[in-house]
Amino acid sequence: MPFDAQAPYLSTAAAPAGRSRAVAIWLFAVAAMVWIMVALGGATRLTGSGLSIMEWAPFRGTLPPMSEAEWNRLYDLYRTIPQYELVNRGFGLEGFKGIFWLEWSHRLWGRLIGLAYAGGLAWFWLRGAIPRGYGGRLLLLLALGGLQGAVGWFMVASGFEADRTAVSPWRLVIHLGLALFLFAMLLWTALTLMRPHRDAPPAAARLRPLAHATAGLVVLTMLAGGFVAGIRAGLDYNTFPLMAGRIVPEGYGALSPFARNLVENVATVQFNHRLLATLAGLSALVLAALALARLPAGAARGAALGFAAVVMLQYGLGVATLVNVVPAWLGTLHQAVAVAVLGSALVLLHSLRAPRPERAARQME
Ligand code: HEM
Repeated sequence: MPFDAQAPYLSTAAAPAGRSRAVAIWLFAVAAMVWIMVALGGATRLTGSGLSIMEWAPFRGTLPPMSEAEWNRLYDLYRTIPQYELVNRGFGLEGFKGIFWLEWSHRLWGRLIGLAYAGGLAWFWLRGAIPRGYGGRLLLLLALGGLQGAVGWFMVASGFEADRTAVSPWRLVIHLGLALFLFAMLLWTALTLMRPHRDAPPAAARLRPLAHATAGLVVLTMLAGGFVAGIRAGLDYNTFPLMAGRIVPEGYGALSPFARNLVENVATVQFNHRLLATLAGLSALVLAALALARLPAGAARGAALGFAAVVMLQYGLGVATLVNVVPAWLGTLHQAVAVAVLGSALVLLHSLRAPRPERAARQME
């Protein structure tokens, strides 16, 4: 039977009950697996491996090909899609194996995340260890995880269409966005189970609006980055800070209607990502300075400084990725550290949560 996770926390000094802690640790572990999954996804895309498996076989596809005949069958399937004709024509079975393994590992890791999550959920549920009020959210996460597998296939399938050598940028952004949302929900839930009491210092109130705005900017920067990756806008304008000698590149907004530029025009897509990243970076620096000046030493101040440091690291990685014309390892690192930026933003927002007046009143009784 679910127990009441709130009860032990009515005192601000209370530590999470053992069972809440165990659930939190499980959720942290699954969030870490999602993080690795995003990095693997980046490596898969950047090595041109993502379209190598033309089937969606959730159970049968768990094992890699075990015979030469099975390798040849999958290779023959791959040879029917435009990417083979236009990019990899004649690269042979060995070449095919070279792009097969990353896509297979990405899918296998997805299955392992599903197992770790569904298995953990069943285990805690059967033992009555799911904290009260969390059952619905944990089931929703299970459904969204399953949906992410289907969205992944929906994305990959767009790459098989006539004349296409890559997947639809929209579908790539939806797949990336859902991965980030899953990561965020897992992390936030785990943090709340681990630190249920809201103990931000009173001065945190003045930082909260800027922290929310900066987190919003970071999320927009990430989605804009998804479009940079989706239309390979990082292969052009490989200078920083200028783009072809100008701050705002020629050709910005050249398509009509304007909305098309936001997802199709290389100059616009890349400039927007730079602009949003710069605003997010400046905002994170102001936040860190305010935290140093106004917050006492403690979790909230540490979180603000940590967040600013990770944003700066990500900014530098973005510039390095761009000026080196997107080498796979740097692009993968930039994609992986984006998840750390989101994670540190959530840790910061969590540490700044406003105390709930009614709960504070209950605590006084
Ligand atoms: C707060 C700072 C930043 C964040 C959070 C961020 C986030 C992201 C994300 C999430 C992606 C998409 C990865 C994917 O879907 O594969 C991306 C791609 C990219 N970003 Fe950033 N970025 C930041 C700063 C920058 C800066 C300053 C630059 C360069 C001036 C930059 C250049 C790029 C490039 C070239 C790509 C495409 C790489 C590829 O094709 O894999 N980023 N960024």
